[in-house]
Amino acid sequence: MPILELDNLSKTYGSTTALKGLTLSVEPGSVYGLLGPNGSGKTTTLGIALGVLRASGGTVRWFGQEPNANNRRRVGALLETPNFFPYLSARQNLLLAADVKRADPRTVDQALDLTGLGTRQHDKFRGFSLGMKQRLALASTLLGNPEILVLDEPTNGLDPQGIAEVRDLVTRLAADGKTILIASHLLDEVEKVCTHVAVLQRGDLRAAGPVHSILATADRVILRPAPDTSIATLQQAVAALPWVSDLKPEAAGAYSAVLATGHGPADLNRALFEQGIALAGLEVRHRSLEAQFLELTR
Ligand SMILES: Nc1ncnc2c1ncn2[C@@H]1O[C@H](COP(=O)(O)OP(=O)(O)OP(=O)(O)O)[C@@H](O)[C@H]1O
Repeated sequence: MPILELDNLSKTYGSTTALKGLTLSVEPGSVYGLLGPNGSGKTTTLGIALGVLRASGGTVRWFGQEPNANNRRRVGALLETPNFFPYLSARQNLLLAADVKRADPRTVDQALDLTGLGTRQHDKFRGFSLGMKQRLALASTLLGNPEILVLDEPTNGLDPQGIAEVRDLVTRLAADGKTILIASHLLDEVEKVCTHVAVLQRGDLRAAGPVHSILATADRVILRPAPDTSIATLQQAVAALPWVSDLKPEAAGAYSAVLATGHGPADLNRALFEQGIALAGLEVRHRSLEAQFLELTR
């Protein structure tokens, strides 16, 4: 059963449409990235899922049920940076947060351990680096030992070291069995930490699925067979090469295909020649992830 199911969610703010019928489901054990540029509706989606915003339409289900106080306790959320007391220690801050949330205070130790703050738990918050402050914010989401964490741009505003610390932590939490839903406008972040992704643009879902299928990293080779080669001959020749996939027509008599790792354009040229196909042109088109992202959200 999915941990979270959003069905046909829509949201308008006055005349602004922030979400247009968003449907997605987050399975247990996944790290689900909500990827989109600023203003695409990520925060709105998380806010509705968490019940801090009202949807204009659609439904939210947590653990197969309508949102209620009981299933809300199984969710840890970080929508905006919590206010910690600068003169209190990490541990004291978490104990206070646990009290406010009515979470079991015994989960404070676990949260400190999981976020790697155990050895610094008695240090005052004000002396913490940006990365440590954000790790403490993540620790507060772990209070009460929730099954899923919902994080809105958790690396925003951090320095490179802090970004690395937080990404590393998210990866460790996932390895530890937490399901995570994370909003980000950074493609490489989603690629590094997520197993699944939904790409949002202006409130529209552009693509969703496993990261490797949505954000394929493969370059394509562009091949131009000599004019006397029929499409059928080319298709037949390519079908005999298990390391060539996704042959498709491009503009002006050219075709493109993806080569498995370890195979280059020279291998393709040789293999086709051996099957009697001469190429008038062959080149590699590098598709940076950024370009693909732009293509998806265009
Ligand atoms: N309270 C509000 N009142 C009016 N419009 C809003 C409000 N909150 C969000 N919007 C608009 O809704 C759209 C989606 O915003 P949202 O914050 O969900 O996007 P986002 O992807 O999270 O972007 P960001 O990363 O900039 O927060 C934007 O056009 C935004 O201007």
